[in-house]
Amino acid sequence: MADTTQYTDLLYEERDGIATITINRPAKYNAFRGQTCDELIHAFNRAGWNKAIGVIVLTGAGTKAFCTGGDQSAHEGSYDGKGTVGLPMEALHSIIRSVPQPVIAKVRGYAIGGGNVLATLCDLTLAGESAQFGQVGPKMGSIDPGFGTAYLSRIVGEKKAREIWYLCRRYTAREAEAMGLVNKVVPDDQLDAEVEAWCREIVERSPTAIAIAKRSFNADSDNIAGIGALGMQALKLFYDSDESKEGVASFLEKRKPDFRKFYK
Ligand SMILES: CC(C)(COP(=O)(O)OP(=O)(O)OC[C@H]1O[C@@H](n2cnc3c(N)ncnc32)[C@H](O)[C@@H]1OP(=O)(O)O)[C@@H](O)C(=O)NCCC(=O)NCCSC(=O)c1cc(O)c2ccccc2c1O
Repeated sequence: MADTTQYTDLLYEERDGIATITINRPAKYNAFRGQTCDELIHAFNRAGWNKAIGVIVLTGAGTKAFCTGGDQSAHEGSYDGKGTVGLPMEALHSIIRSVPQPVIAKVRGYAIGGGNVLATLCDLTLAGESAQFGQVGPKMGSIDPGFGTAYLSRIVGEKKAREIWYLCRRYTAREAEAMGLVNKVVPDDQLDAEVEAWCREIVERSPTAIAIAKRSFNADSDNIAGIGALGMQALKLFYDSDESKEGVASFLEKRKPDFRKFYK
């Protein structure tokens, strides 16, 4: 029987072998809360195990952002959902990797924090010229202790990954393309057509060959899931600290964080 689930935080569409999952929280720059993650996991399972689907597109509603990571207004020590830190991040990252189809990140505007991690984890990333990529953890009292750090370094190299995390700078779509984080950049008004063209090519290919290729690419980095699970326990302890809470409070109060007081 066809799955007709309706989502609160997502839009979901299946058309001609292409499933499109859109995070639909534009007022929050498509930041995810617990419910968003639960719905994303459901939607990836729905598309991933549908044999009529050959490719999955992940994107964000509106023009401002692909996704800006965890919703800071739903973050008081822990976030508001399931899992060690109140967001089922391990399950979400895992399903993007374990669905047999390629997942394409279609990025306009900000791919920041956990949003950049989602784009990084997707098999392919296509970006409009407005896209901006970056990590914010050390500015916000957070860190991704798994794929967002260790897997990122496999894509952009150790030095660049460390720069991205330690300095929390933002990178243009062209800079991200140059460092291998993005497959192709096009003007924003051509992005939908470009993504459609890549999807059309993929759905002409053998789905079994692609599924085996994807699992083969994944095999080399699957151990990072174990590192992430371990790190999540440390992250929970960090989230309960005044140092982490300073990051969240400073964002919500629209001021610069004062982390110098935590240098001992
Ligand atoms: C994204 C920004 C750089 C944009 O800055 P700009 O100045 O252009 O716009 P505003 O700051 O005014 O934002 C506009 C509007 O959107 C709201 N908003 C944006 N992002 C968020 C967000 N993440 N949560 C909640 N709300 C958001 C903002 O408040 C404004 O609303 P108004 O009503 O005031 O108009 C900048 O917004 C920015 O830096 N945003 C925060 C990014 C962030 O901190 N992300 C979370 C990082 S942590 C994370 O994602 C994460 C957490 C985990 O626990 C993990 C665990 C395990 C693995 C991974 C994890 C993970 O990745």
